[in-house]
Amino acid sequence: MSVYSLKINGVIVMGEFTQRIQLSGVKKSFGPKEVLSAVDLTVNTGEIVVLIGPSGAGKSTAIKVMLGMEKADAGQALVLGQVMPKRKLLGQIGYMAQTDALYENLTALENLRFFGKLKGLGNQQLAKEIEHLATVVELSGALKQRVASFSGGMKRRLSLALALLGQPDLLILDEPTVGIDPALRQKIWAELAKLKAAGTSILITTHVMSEAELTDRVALLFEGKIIATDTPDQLEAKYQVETIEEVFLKAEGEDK
Ligand SMILES: Nc1ncnc2c1ncn2[C@@H]1O[C@H](COP(=O)(O)OP(=O)(O)OP(=O)(O)O)[C@@H](O)[C@H]1O
Repeated sequence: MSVYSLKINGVIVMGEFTQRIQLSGVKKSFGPKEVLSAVDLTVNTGEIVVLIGPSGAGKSTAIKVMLGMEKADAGQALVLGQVMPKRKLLGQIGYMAQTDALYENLTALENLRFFGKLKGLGNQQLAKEIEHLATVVELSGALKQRVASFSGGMKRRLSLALALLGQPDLLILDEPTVGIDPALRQKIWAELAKLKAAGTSILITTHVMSEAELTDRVALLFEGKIIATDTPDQLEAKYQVETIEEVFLKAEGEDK
């Protein structure tokens, strides 16, 4: 659980974050191209929010801005109540980028141990988590293989296990299920639901629209703006369709 402490008029006030991510009016351009024109987005404690939008809509850019990997031109991006990057918060955040950042010359186990140590896990907890997470992502039999010999899907699975290490308060997952077959995808979603039940907040991007149905809220990002954010059911009702895939297609049609 994340707790904040603020000094107001000399008095220390402590509380619990309800908003683990809070973007307000975030703008970002690359050269003349405005990628994010005014993004407002919140992710609350114990909530799974999916960010969907066409390719190039700015989903990864929004994530990079919140993590402090890109600087916003305007607006505010708070993660766990702070402007990132904040080194001491990194242990509370699990991030899976769209491109795998793995040590190819190390084995999967060595990668897990290395990142686990960076997150400050002790040997015993680390061993326990590695065993559990390797089962979740179905890599138990491949832990001693060098990552260079892994398929693309295996690398994605390892990246996901790395993000889940240390039971973070907040998970930010950029297309975690690309290249992962449907049966394993289901297992991963079951794990995410368990983490959510334990209070983890999850922001996820995906191109698999059926996955969006499994979340608490869907945020639709089109042309650099969140044009709607609601529960899957409410969005389907609003757009008078049966699935999030149809919501997406209708929203895309209206946007053009
Ligand atoms: N560092 C950068 N320099 C210049 N342009 C960039 C940079 N990063 C992203 N862009 C541009 O910003 C736009 C949004 O990219 P972004 O990766 O955020 O989209 P996305 O919604 O995540 O797309 P996808 O679904 O394909 O991953 C694209 O037009 C991309 O080319």
